Amino acid sequence: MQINLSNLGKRYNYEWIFRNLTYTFESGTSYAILGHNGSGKSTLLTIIAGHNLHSEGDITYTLGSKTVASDEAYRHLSLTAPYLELVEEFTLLEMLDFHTRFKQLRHNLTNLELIERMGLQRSKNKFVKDFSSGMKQRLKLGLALYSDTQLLLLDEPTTNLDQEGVAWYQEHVELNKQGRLVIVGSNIHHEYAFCEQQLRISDYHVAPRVR
Ligand SMILES: Nc1ncnc2c1ncn2[C@@H]1O[C@H](COP(=O)(O)OP(=O)(O)OP(=O)(O)O)[C@@H](O)[C@H]1O
Repeated sequence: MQINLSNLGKRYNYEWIFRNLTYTFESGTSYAILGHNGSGKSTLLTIIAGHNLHSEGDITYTLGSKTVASDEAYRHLSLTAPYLELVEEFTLLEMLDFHTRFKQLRHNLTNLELIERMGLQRSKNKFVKDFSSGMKQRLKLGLALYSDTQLLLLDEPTTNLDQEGVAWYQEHVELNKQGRLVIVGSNIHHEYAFCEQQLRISDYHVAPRVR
């Protein structure tokens, strides 16, 4: 998937978060969106995911030679982020059964094979609400990385992961990035070290007007 941002801007109430953002994300490339806390990384990722509205400018999605309508883009993307909730009332197996009704898995994986890849086989009948925060994060990442989507959006992907979890993330992102467009929102080097391109959101901040 290719994404073109043209003079994109977002404001909440009277505060502009970024403006005049013109940028192209190309398929088969990994991008890091960098910036300090509160700089607008999550805002941009959620706009690209269609979970949030931009205030000005345009965003276009292209798959092969076809334009994808912005209200259809969700079919082609996976998003993982700390603010997204899992369905806590499901067991892990039920969660995967539910998820794969909407999004198929890559590599023809079965649900049980994905559970093994996530290293969660001992918890397949455990309720998601009883998972540790690191287990929940592994589950969110597993669902995103292994869904058969062209666009992978990873916001703060190693939140709550220990060293082993970070190594798991790095291994599985490497296994699943080929041929996809990957965009990581982060300010932690080990989360985005694999990205070939970097976009600094602060380059698109608006200087406050002097009265
Ligand atoms: N729903 C909202 N209403 C008003 N302001 C918001 C809203 N969501 C975010 N903001 C503001 O937008 C700015 C950018 O927030 P955002 O979460 O995108 O930053 P971030 O770079 O992802 O930060 P962090 O690294 O802390 O996750 C912040 O000033 C934040 O307070």
